[in-house]
Amino acid sequence: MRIFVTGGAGFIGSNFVHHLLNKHTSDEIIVFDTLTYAGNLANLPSLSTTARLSFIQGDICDERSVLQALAGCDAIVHFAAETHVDRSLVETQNFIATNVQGTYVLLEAARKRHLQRFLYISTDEVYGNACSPAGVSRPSLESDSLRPLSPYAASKAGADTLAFSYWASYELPVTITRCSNNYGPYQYPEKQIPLFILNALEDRPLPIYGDGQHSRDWIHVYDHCAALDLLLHHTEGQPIAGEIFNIGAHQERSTLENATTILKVLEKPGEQISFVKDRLGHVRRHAVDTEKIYQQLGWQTQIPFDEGIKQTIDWYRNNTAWLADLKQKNNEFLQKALNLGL
Ligand SMILES: Cc1cn([C@H]2C[C@H](O)[C@@H](COP(=O)(O)OP(=O)(O)O[C@H]3O[C@H](CO)[C@@H](O)[C@H](O)[C@H]3O)O2)c(=O)[nH]c1=O
Repeated sequence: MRIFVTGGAGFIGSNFVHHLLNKHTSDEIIVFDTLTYAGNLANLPSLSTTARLSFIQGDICDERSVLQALAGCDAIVHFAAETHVDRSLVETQNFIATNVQGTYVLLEAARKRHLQRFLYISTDEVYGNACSPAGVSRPSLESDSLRPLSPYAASKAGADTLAFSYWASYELPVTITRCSNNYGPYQYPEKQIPLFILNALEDRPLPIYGDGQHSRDWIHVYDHCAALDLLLHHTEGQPIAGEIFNIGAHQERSTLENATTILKVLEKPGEQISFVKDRLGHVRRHAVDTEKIYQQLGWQTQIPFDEGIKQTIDWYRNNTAWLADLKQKNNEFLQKALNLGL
């Protein structure tokens, strides 16, 4: 297969590219990425050594370059997005442009190029607080209504439903995934886990929004990639076009629990925890029901959180060159993220 990966220089995208290169020796991969602050070629060390992997710097909102780059491709895996909830509260326009308009451009181009598969990477944020229609707290089901609570989540929900409409209207073989919170190597340190690890390592405070009891379901990015791979290469059994799949790990942890764990593993004092002003529209609980992907594809996670978090801490501790490169490229931006205040 010739696979077009948007946002392949970002966190989940680059991990997915590594996964494909290791697992599928005949797949050819084209990474299409505009290289915003979060996209980084240092996330793709195999670019210089692997002929099956190529890179195009481009914007998914640019119709002409997308259509041109898609020539001869069989499938799209669409990761490219503005992804940070806090940032969506201050620069909403970028989120609408990239996440909604960019997805529209890709859908149209995929339709014109008759692609065989379009994997749209959505998010569990589209559900809002995890609860039943009656308001009882429980993991979200694919059939639940969408109640996004941040501009980021709303932009993803817009693109998610737009993608579905291309299946319903044109039979473009779209499959939508809604995954929970990822952690692992190459994550930009504006997100909770890498931010807490780096702040802990560099003796800065770990900022906890509100009371720190907001909980998320934490999945290792390698487990997420394995699920996406199954969907991308799915050929037998129940068709997956026009289907939505939740992906999650059933490993719910509050912010305070994660901060405490990270400080403990790094043998840093609990005093580094610092309670700060809450996030606007802060979702109390995200969690997804993953029975559908388990029943249909037999997928389940392999990496327990306690193990994954230790490996991740080690990764950030050992990959100082990656961090130095990031700091050098967007020093001011990164310093702001690490000190909170974007
Ligand atoms: C960065 C940061 C976060 N938090 C809290 C806010 C949330 O309750 C939790 C996780 O925050 P974040 O790491 O920003 O991730 P969250 O808002 O859950 O969204 C993530 O997970 C989503 C999937 O659920 C993805 O779609 C998003 O792209 C991704 O950013 O930690 C803090 O208390 N302090 C912080 O400094």
